[in-house]
Amino acid sequence: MSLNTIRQDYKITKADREKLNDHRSFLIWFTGLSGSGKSTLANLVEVELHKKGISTFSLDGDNIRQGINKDLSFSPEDRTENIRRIAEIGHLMINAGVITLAAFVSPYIKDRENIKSIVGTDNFIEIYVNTSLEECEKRDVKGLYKKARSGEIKNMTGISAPYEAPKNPDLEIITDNQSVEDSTQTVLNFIIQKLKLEI
Ligand SMILES: Nc1ncnc2c1ncn2[C@@H]1O[C@H](COP(=O)(O)OS(=O)(=O)O)[C@@H](OP(=O)(O)O)[C@H]1O
Ligand SMILES: Nc1ncnc2c1ncn2[C@@H]1O[C@H](COP(=O)(O)OP(=O)(O)O)[C@@H](O)[C@H]1O
Repeated sequence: MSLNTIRQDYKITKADREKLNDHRSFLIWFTGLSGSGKSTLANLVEVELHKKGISTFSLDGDNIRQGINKDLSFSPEDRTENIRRIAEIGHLMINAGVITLAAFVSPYIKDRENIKSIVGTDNFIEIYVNTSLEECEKRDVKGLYKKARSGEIKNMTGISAPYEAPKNPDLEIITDNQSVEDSTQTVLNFIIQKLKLEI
């Protein structure tokens, strides 16, 4: 679509906001199957960062799909649009100087690549929450796998829709046999080091 719009520059930039906050802003993206642990880890990591005075914000699949993306289904096309819009929101958040934690199944490699082109590779960390389908199904936090197996839910990732695992994530967490506390600490340590946070 061709729009007659001209980008306006703002006087206050991302760099100005990072300076004010005294830390870099970043989009930290958790991908993995439903029930793998994305929301749990994003939440607990955010709590720890917040305690240390870091400016943070969380974006989570279920919540975003009840609001701005409530018009989208779980078809491949709608998942692509879901992730594109969230990447745009993430871009705004990081321009606002905030460390943003996003937890979405985001099952397609091309969609996750597109996030990088929207927010900039240097502003993006991909964390693969690698939990086996067997374990996610055992957890069945929301009863979705049971419904998918009985055919009540179509397009369920891992059952009747694909999940394309990251080939080269910045961090991979295998949670099948790891405690929530240990996984949280691993993610936290990684972020502190990567963002050079002095906390
Ligand atoms: N068919 C199907 N497949 C996967 N997930 C489903 C589906 N239907 C509903 N749900 C619930 O929606 C949450 C996933 O939404 P996302 O926006 O993260 O999905 S996606 O990135 O667009 O693939 C997901 O949340 P999490 O369990 O936190 O991952 C589920 O609660
Ligand atoms: N090491 C771990 N990391 C994260 N979650 C874990 C871990 N071990 C067990 N769990 C449990 O797995 C479930 C993951 O659910 P949730 O965070 O909602 O997943 P998702 O957001 O990926 O759908 C939670 O009940 C959590 O307590």
